[in-house]
Amino acid sequence: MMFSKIHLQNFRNYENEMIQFFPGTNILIGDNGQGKTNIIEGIYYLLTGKSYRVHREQELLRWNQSEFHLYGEFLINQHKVSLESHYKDKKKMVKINQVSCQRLSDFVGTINVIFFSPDDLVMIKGGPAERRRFLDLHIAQMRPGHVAILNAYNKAIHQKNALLKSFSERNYKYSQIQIWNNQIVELGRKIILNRFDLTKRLQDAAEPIYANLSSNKEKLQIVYNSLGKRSVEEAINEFPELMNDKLEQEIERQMILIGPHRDDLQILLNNRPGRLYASQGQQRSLVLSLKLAELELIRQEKGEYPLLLLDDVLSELDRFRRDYLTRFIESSSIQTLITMTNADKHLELGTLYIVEQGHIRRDR
Ligand SMILES: Nc1ncnc2c1ncn2[C@@H]1O[C@H](COP(=O)(O)OP(=O)(O)OP(=O)(O)O)[C@@H](O)[C@H]1O
Repeated sequence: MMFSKIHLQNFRNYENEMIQFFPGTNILIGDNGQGKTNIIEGIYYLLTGKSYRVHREQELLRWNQSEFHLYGEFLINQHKVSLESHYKDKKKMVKINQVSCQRLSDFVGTINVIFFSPDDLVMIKGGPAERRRFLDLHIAQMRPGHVAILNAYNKAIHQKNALLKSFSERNYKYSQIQIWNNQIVELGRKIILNRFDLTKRLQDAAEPIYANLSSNKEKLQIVYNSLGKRSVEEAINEFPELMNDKLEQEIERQMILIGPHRDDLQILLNNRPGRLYASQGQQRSLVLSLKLAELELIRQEKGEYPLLLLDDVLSELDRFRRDYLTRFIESSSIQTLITMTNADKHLELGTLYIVEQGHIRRDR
């Protein structure tokens, strides 16, 4: 797969800009606030239907505009594939090869992408929701059906919560709760299975990478913890019973208290939570190992590396980790888009673009 072109119209600070990309490393260089990240965000949005920075498309619109349009071209097995994303009147429209997609999940995973920015440290420092999101985003790229399961699960949680809130007032029957519990267990089990499976595969791929980064002195471990259980069998088998045990408490507190929406992925360094005990540098190594492991898993499953987007990452890494990452990029020939400022210019290889006030020109 090769990402060959993006056309941004009224997206962030781009009025009408077309950029052609090349295999290997593509470096977007420019001063602060010129629009480097906006290009990466546009590409990520085009490929996933989501921005990693904002929840509302409204903020992606160029100021004072009412619609934006993104168009991308890819080469897959020598065939040209186009993707389009059009936002107008608060509605999103998506096309693959000029044919409209009905649901977003038809679209996600068409072309795989891994995005890495300094904000990814939130995976270590942040709460369980950030780590669940990391797992779910990866699963969604591999198995687009995961998005539909998550949506249906969240809807069931929402409905059960609403019922619990009105439970005492209107004296609902337990049978109504049971209907939602059955749905939550059925959908929740699928989510739990997918997340345990990914965690195991990420562990296998990330552990040797981290060992390399720490000169075999430290050990990375990731453990998915579902419903308070570390074993997939226990979580799956005991889910209905655990849910029933919580019912009285749920009615009392008027909220659902158990399910994969409360699970956590523990990221451990030498058996201790990275969040509490790892230094900044070790936390960066943990994230870098997990990101490189994700690339490897996609390659194993899809037979080729995904597109790699690195936003401002190289300047955040020390020399050893930067060299490790750049060696990987160069040796794997993975197509990579990297943003950096002039002051942080680290790479001499690849195609270079200058980004200036919402305009881009190729420099080499
Ligand atoms: N919706 C929008 N419409 C028009 N311009 C916008 C919009 N959102 C952000 N901008 C402008 O885009 C620019 C920021 O672009 P971007 O975040 O891509 O910068 P950058 O080149 O990555 O900078 P840095 O090196 O500081 O990260 C700012 O000048 C900002 O004012």
